Amino acid sequence: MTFHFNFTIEEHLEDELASLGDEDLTLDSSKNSVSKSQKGNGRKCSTGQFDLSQNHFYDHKPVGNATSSLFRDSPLNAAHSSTNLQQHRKQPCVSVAKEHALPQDLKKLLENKVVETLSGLPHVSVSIMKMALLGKNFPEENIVSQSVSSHSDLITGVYEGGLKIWECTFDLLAYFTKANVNFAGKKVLDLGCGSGLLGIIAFKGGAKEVHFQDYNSLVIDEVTLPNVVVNSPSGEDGMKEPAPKRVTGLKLAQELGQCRFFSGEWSEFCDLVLNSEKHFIKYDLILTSETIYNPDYYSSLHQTFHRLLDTNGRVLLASKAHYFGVGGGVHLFRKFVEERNVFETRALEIIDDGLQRIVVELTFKHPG
Ligand SMILES: C[S@@+](CC[C@H](N)C(=O)[O-])C[C@H]1O[C@@H](n2cnc3c(N)ncnc32)[C@H](O)[C@@H]1O
Repeated sequence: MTFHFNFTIEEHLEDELASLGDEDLTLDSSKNSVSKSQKGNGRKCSTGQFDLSQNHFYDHKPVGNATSSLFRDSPLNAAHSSTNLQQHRKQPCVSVAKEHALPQDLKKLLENKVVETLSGLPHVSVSIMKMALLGKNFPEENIVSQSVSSHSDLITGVYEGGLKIWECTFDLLAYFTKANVNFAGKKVLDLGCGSGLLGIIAFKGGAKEVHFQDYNSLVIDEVTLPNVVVNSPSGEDGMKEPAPKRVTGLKLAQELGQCRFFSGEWSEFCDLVLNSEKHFIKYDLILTSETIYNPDYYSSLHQTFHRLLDTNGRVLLASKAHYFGVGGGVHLFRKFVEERNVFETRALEIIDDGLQRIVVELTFKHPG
């Protein structure tokens, strides 16, 4: 099922999108402009100015020559494709963390968006969204044009892949169903959320609170937030109603009161959430898919789990066994974790079609 929200597209952008090779599009090429401008994003990135030696984010030596990587762009629903990596040198930078509020005008959130359904979950079409944003000027964060022009799904330290749904997301979703994972009353973090489908399922499953985090501010604003809205009880249907009946920001904000949205690098994100409340309650569940591709980030990721997970909580992580070209993968990450001696790791599910994928659980070795 596909819904369109007031959407027109410049022809040359259609050509650019065609080069992305994304999923089938239903475009009206007779129209010739993007109807309304989208707001810019507050991503701050200190390329070249950040003192890498002072940040544990970079204290792990890259494996081989994988100083950074580039994932070839592939169809969204290409989440189902295998990983294809190339080497790509780039100066790393750090995305400063910030919290994103639900905008007052929720109609704007779905402007220029097309909603599709995958695994029973409505979500915005990323390829359409990319196309709508291609013509826009973002002084700070132009990850769409960078990702399109470099034909990559990942530019280390700049864009970390949240603009597409990666296949291990579906492995975790399947695991939730198979293992009947109970979200009711839990405080959940969707770490490296991209589309946010994991957190959305937790939200639908009665989680007490769900936090979404992505490296890129634009991903939160243009993908995660709209997806959460269309999956909320009165989200998409409410938006289709004529103005007087349309769901107001207030009503939706109430419905989504237990959701919070953050962008930024993991260490920065930890500092932000831990300082955001006087008595921060840690997460019962941290859900994370395809976030261990880069060994440079292991230290920061491990610390995030350590700092934010409740002592009786668990991390459910889904990953490919190995990320060619970047060097990360399940074996290396588990070795890293075991050396730190804080968490127990356990393989819950091994998916063996083509490149092996694994669902792993992390729990504290010494729970509270
Ligand atoms: C390959 S994408 C996976 C997105 C999504 N979980 C999925 O499976 O579709 C990796 C995600 O991890 C996050 N990420 C990776 N490295 C990060 C870092 N160092 N700090 C913060 N977020 C990071 C990015 O935001 C990105 O969305």
